Formats: sequence, structure tokens, C-alpha cells
Amino acid sequence: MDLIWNVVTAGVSLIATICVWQLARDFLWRPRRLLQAFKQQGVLGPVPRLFLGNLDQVRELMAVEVAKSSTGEIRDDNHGGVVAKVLPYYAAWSRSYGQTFLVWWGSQPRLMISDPELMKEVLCDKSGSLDRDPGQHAARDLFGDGIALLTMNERWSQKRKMVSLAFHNEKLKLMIDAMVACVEENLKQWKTTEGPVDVASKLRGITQDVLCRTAFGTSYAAGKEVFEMQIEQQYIHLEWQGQVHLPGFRFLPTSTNRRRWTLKQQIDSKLRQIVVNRLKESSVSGSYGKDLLGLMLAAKDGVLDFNNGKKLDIQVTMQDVIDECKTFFFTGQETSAALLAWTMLLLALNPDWQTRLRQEVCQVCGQVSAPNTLEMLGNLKSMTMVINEALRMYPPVPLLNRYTHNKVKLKELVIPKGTLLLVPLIVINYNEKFWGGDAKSFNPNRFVSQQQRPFLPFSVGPRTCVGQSFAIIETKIILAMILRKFTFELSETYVHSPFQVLTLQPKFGMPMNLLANQ
Ligand code: HEM
Repeated sequence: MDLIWNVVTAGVSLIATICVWQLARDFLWRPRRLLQAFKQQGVLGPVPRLFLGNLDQVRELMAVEVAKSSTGEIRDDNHGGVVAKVLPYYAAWSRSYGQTFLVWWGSQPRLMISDPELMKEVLCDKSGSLDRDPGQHAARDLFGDGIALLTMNERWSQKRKMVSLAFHNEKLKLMIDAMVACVEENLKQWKTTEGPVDVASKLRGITQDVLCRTAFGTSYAAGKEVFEMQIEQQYIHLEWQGQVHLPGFRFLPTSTNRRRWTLKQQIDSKLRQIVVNRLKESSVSGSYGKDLLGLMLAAKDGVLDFNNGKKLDIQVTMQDVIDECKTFFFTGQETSAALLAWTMLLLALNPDWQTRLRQEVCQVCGQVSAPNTLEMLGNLKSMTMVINEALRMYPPVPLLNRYTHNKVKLKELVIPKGTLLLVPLIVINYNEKFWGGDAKSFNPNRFVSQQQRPFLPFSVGPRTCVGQSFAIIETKIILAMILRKFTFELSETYVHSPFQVLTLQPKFGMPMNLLANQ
């Protein structure tokens, strides 16, 4: 008995010693060593506190910004405070520590990089040293092992090739009619008589429906529950981001973890059902279909041909298909819905541009109800300028990150392994050096001609957005059809609070008054 007791005591003591040693290493020695290494290179930042790092200060700065939001704030069309609202800690600490500074998320060092040259160097890296953060467990619930979270290995590269096939221009052309029909149906539900309408949530409904029909060939009803659960996952991810977790915490049966596991299991099961339905349909029709889901199933069966007799070098499993479905269910609609909502805000605040765009749509479309060819969409020149200006002022993905898997040298700066590099796309969009003295104001004319400026709303380099063309086509169709049908004004109740969950959302929705056009 004594022997067993002694063995158990020794085991427990050993585990406790290892835990204490790991905690001391992660929260004391390593931060001290890294702080010193950065300081010697002239990189400074706010003083981190034991255990939390700068997290409580970040949370406090964000709460202050949200509390400042008011109904009258944006009426003068001055968007100067957007960076401070979206990244309050950037606004506060770049003033004291410069463009490149260090913050601590618990024991993780995060290096803010806002010099455009360095940003591009980071995003274009193909060595594999700068890649996805392996610690994003809550984000993994959302994307699974889909391409958005895989590190840039051969598997990622092959899968990326596979999904990119679904978004070639030839494929996109075939989606246009389905998009138009879907938007038409959705806009019938938009009422002009019921007071302010939250266009942000309505737009999300449209982009979700468009994605279900065009990429997955399924009804909105089949996808709706998945979207709702993904929104919940997104908020869990946000909560997770604001906390420090001890190693192994994600395996404990806390209420949040139990909810995470349930959501994951339910989403997997709903998506599996969509896939099984397609398999049943294909056994009758003899084809998987040419949309994203069809291509993935063809790849799973090894019959996907890259048009030149080449097949995928990797094996695609059912779980791979489900994980890519998760990735595209999320990335394929949240971002476009955000872009549309911010574009509508800017057009509501600038009625002259709203009228100009409406006239352009009528002129380009003539008798047809919507721009339904790539040519027509290309002819919407003023709309392209307005969309670019919205992407500049309210980028749906305002902040990117890359994790250093090895020690990395960027210009003169040596960055230790295990640092998260923060790349705030939104910051360069308001830099007067590139955009002139009116960078804080809405001025689509700045996009009349192509100029060499750092403008990266869809990122750059190997991980650039695969859905960019799909997003632009969809945005133009939806906006054109709304403009034809309605004139819109911002409601008095609108509270301006751009807020990053994963994408940039209006925190309190976007209520607008809709007036039916004659
Ligand atoms: C206005 C709309 C959109 C914006 C602003 C946007 C922006 C971005 C950005 C900035 C990235 C790069 C992330 C990084 O470098 O870490 C990205 C990646 C991605 N986007 Fe988009 N996106 C949009 C729409 C879409 C749509 C409609 C789809 C799909 C139909 C999509 C699918 C993806 C995927 C799968 C990735 C991950 C690519 C990879 O990691 O290899 N996006 N997007």
C-alpha cells in the first residue's frame, strides 16, 4: 500500500514540478528574454503584466471605444476615428512606440508591423517560416483543416488548386444567373413600410443564400443552421482571443468547451448531410456537378482533372470535403456581407454618389433587371470605384497575422520563433502619405486611375483571397439590384461602431430607411 502511495505521490509531484517549470518558462523567463532581444533592436511596447501580458489594457481600450459610440457621430462623413475604433491599441501605442511595436497576449509576443514594405514582405513569404498560428484552436472549430488554416505545405497547395477551379472566370460566368435570381427573390422580402430595416443582417441573408445556391447547389434552408452556428463559433473565437489559456485548457469540460464541441459536431453532421444529398443526386444524374462541392467530390474520387490530364497528388477524404465546406460557408458570405453593408453606409451618407451609381446601373442594364454578364459588370465603372473606396475605408478583413515558425529576418529586424506578426491592413488605408490629405473622407475619385499604392483588401502573396472575383461579382450584382429598387437613408438610430469579430462588422447593426423607387 505504502509503495503505491509513494509512486502516486512521486508521480503527482513530478507532474506538478513539470507544470510549474513550464509556467515559469512561458510566463517569466521566455518573455524576459524576448523583451530584451526586441529592446536591443529598438522595438518597444507597453510594459506587460505577469500572466496577462497587455491583454487587460487591450480589453480596456476596446471597451472605451465601444462606449464612445454614439448616434450622431458619423453624420459629418468624417471617418477619421475608424482605425481607433477597430484597433484601439494600435492607435494608442503606435503614438508612443512607433509603427513597429511589441504587445503581449498572455505569454505570446505579438509584433505590430505597419510599414507597407514590411507588410508585403511578410505576406509574400513562401519559405514556410511565416505562416498560420498553430495555437488558434477556436478558429480551428470554424475552419477545420480547410485551406484557410492549413500551413502552406503540399497538401494546402493541392487543395488550393482544387478549390480555385470553382472560381475561374468561366465558372463564375455560369453562376451569374443563379445569383440574380437569388437576389431578386430575397429583395422581395425587403419592406419599405416597416420603419428602419437592419440592412447588415438582411445582406448577410442574401450572401448566405447566394453561396448555398452557387457553390453548394443547395437550398438556403439546408445551410441556414450552419451559418447561425458559425456566427456563434465566431463569437467564441473572439472571447477566446481575449483570454489567456493554460496548456490543455481546451480539453477541459468547461461550459464554453462543451458548447464548442457540440457546435462542431452539429455543423459536421449538417454539412455531411449536404454532401450525402449530393452523392444521392449524382447517382441519378451521373455527375457530381461543376460547382465547388462537385469539384471536391470529384477530387475525393480521384476523377478531378486539372484540364491537362493532371490529377491531385493528395488523397481527399470525406472529412477534407466537410472541412472545406466549413471554410467556404464562413469565408464565402461574411466578408461580402460586410463589404455590402459598409458600402451602403457610405452611399447613404453620400446621396450624390448613390444617385450617380443608380443612373449608371440603369444605363448599363437598360431593359434587363440586373447586370447579368461579365461585360455589364465590367462597365459599372463608378460602382467599382465606390467598392474600392469602401474596401479602403472599411476593409472586411482589417487585420491579418502570421506566426514565425522559425527565427526570421525582416530587413534589419531579427524576429524570434514563436512571435505572432500582426499586419493591420486598415492602417495603411488611412495613411495620408499614400492617400493624401483627404484620407479620412469618402472620395471614390481617388480610384479613377490605377496608381501604385499599398492597397491590399484581399491580401497579397500565396494566401491571397481565392474568392476575390466571386466576391466582386456578387457585390456588384446585389448592390445594382438594391439601387434599382430602393433609395436608402441612414436611420437616426444608427450607432457607428465598426468592430472586428473575425470580419469587420457594424456592432449595433445598420438600420436604414428604404424608399421604393418609381
Ligand atoms: C469582400 C470580400 C472578401 C474579402 C475582403 C476577403 C479578404 C480575404 C483576405 C484578406 C484573405 C487573406 C488572408 C491571409 O492572408 O491570411 C482571404 C483569404 C481567403 N478568402 Fe477571402 N475575402 C472576401 C471574400 C471571399 C469569398 C467570397 C470567398 C469564397 C467564396 C473567400 C474565400 C477565402 C479563402 C478560402 C481564403 C483562404 C485562402 C488561403 O489561406 O489559402 N473570400 N480573403
